[in-house]
Formats: sequence, C-alpha cells, structure tokens
Amino acid sequence: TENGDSRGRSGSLSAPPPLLEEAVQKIDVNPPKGTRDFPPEEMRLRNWLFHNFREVSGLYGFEEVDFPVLESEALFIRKAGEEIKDQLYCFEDRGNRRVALRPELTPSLARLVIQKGKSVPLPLKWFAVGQCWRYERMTRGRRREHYQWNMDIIGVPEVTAEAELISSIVTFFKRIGVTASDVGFKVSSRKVLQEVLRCYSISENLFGKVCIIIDKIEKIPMDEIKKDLKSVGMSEEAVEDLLRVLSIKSLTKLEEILGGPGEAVADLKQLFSLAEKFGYSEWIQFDASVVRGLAYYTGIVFEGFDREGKLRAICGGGRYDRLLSTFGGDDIPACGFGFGDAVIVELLKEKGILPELSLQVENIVCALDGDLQGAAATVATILRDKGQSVDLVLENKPLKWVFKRAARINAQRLILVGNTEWQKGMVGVKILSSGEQYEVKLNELE
Ligand SMILES: Nc1ccc(Br)nc1
Repeated sequence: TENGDSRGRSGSLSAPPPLLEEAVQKIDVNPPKGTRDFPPEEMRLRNWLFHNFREVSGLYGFEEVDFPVLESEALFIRKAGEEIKDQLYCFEDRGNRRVALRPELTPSLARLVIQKGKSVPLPLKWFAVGQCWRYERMTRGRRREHYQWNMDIIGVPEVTAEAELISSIVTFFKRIGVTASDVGFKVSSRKVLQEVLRCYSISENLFGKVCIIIDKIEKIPMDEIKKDLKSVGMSEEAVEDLLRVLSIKSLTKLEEILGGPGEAVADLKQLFSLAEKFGYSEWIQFDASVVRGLAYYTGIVFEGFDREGKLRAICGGGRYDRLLSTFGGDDIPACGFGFGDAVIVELLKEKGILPELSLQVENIVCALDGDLQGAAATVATILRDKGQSVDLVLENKPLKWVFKRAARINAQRLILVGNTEWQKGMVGVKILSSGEQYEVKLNELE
C-alpha cells in the first residue's frame, strides 16, 4: 500500500488491505435539471397513460414505430425561427458529428418513411410514444423532457385523415374520463394565412416565419407581434388585415372576409361535416388564430385546450404535406399530432379524476422455518408457472413483518410453508381480505 503499512482500514495487522480504495464521492441523488425520475407510483400512472395511448392507437389500426432519441441535428434545423430550434438539445459527438436529442418525433418519422420508400405501401398509419427533449434556460424552471404520443397518417391528402386523427384523440379523452365540457379542439387551417398573405402578394417563403410569429399571439404583447410581422416585411395594412382575419371564430365570416370559398374554407367545412359523422362536433370549434408553432404545417391545424383556460395546450397537430419533400423524399402528403404526458396529468389532477393505481400482488409466500426457504421457492415457482404473481419473502422474517408487507403490497393471499404441513405435502393458505384460512395439497394449489 502507499504508506508501506500492511494494516487494512481497520488498522489491525490481520485485516488485508481493501482491494480497491474508492474515495467516497457524495453524488447528487436528484435527476438532472428539468428531468424526472419515475418511482413506482409515478411509473404506474405513466404506464396507465401509455397503455391508453397504445390501446387507442390499436383501435384505429395504427402500427407502433420508434426511432433513436439521438438524431442528426440537421433533422431539426429549419430557418423559420421556431422555439423548438432555439431550444435544441444539440452537441458535437466524439466523431465530430452535429447531433441532437430529438425535440419532437415527426421529423424522425418522416426520415423513416423516406428510408423505407416503396417497401411500405401507402397509406401508413404509424404511432410512437417517445421521450423528447429541449434545452431551456432553467430560469423558467420548466421541464427539459417529456414523453409524446404521436399518431401520423402518411399518404392521404384528404381531410378525412385529420378528421380520423381528431377522432382518435376524442376516443382517448373519453377512455380516461375527460369530456367535451372539460376540453375542446381549436381548429383552423394555415391556408387561411396563405390566402391572406397572397392578397398582399407576400412571398411564400415568409409563410413559415409568419406562422411562428402568429403562434405567439397569446404569449407575447400584441405590439411585439406587429413589430415582428413588420420586421419580416409585412406592411402596416397587411398586418392589420391579417390580425383581423385571425380574430374570426366563424367559418361563414371567414368566407365573407376572404371573398368567397377558397381551399381553406372548403377543407374546414369538410372537417366539420366529418366531425358530425364521427360524433364529435361538440368537441371542436373554428378559431382562425390557431397556427401551431411548427413551421412545417401546411393545412389544417388543431390543438386540444382545457375550457377553463388554466393549462397550456394539451396536444396539437396538423397537415404537413411538404416535410417529406424538404428531406429529399417524394412529395407525399402527411398529417399527425403530438400529445404530451405532462399537461394531461395536470388536467386529470384539476378534474380530480386521476386513476387509483396500486401495486397488486396475488400471493405472498413465506417459509415459517429457516430450512424451508427452498420449499417456499418451490411453491412460488408452482404459482408463477400458473401465471400467478408472487412476492416471495427472501429472508427469515417474523410473521408480524410478513403481514405488514402483505398489506403494503395489497397481497390477496398469504401462503405459509411450515414444517408440519410440508411433511404432509401441504401448505397453509390465508385469504387476507376475509381472514379465511385452510390447508391445501401442493398439487391442488391454484
Ligand atoms: N418539444 C419539447 C420537448 C420537451 C419538452 Br419538456 N417540451 C417540448
């Protein structure tokens, strides 16, 4: 050892020196800023939520897909000044590649669709549940990760695709006890914006930038919105007209203002008619101010909101017909949505409808004597092979301790392996809800 002293940590001559003297380095046991752990109770809630995501996706015939959390940074570099780009969790890896933790799932999905090419016949109905990241200055103390449920329909240009997607979210809400009195969907189309900008012969390449500015309409002061719109080249008159159009809440009014039935109005009328047929008319409303904050949307956009107006958007989505071609793929129409795992939980808490989810174990098996631990393991295996859940007590513990643990894990039955019974090939069974107890032959235990 360094100091030539052969005594170990205990200082006695006999103890050998410790094999590896690791300096104790007290670590921060909290997760990194903006991230969450999921201890058992939180994990049960998350699993319940994801189970409903998956069940609904299955009801709509969607197939699950997934992608790496780490993507090439290039997938998310768009020049429209989106928040998602400003907060990209990006870095240079050891191979000097620019990479990023994905801030959303849609670009990865688009990449995979292009990669698969003709080998996957259209239309595709894919869903994913994945963790997404942003690097935000912690000044606002907001999270840096959340899980998103995405559903996307690739290869369907008709509005039936958007109507189907909104239907799937309505189905999800109904499954978890959220009603049309709790939440709604604001629906519009970016073609509204397009038609206004065309009136002022504002070039299409400003379209993305203008959308991103408009998306902040409820987040920053109106004069800042106007200043930003002018800074991208819009005239005073164009800005005033645009803002007037965006305040419209009726399709009829929109048609008047736009001077007749254009594509935007036609699409929205079809969507509202399909909503009637799907049976979710009471869940949706036209609101021209909805543009969503992602540059790639090209048509109908929608967002789920809580009617009390206390929470941020619950979910959002829309049509993105140009995204695949901007990645070098074919010109394939697409639409989809993202549904985060955080706001919905806040809503359930607000409404007092969080599900009661507790650990449920069918059996707790305990050896009454130290030398019966092996016998207890045999009993546990017999039950598990029959598909029964078993918490096997792994040490010699007093019965008081066993009963306390049985209560904590909500065990339904206590299986006691004692010498007297075991000699007869039997075990003791206690039904913990009723207190009823009896002995049963091992080969009759079920
Ligand atoms: N896009 C994104 C990623 C992570 C969080 Br938290 N919120 C939004």
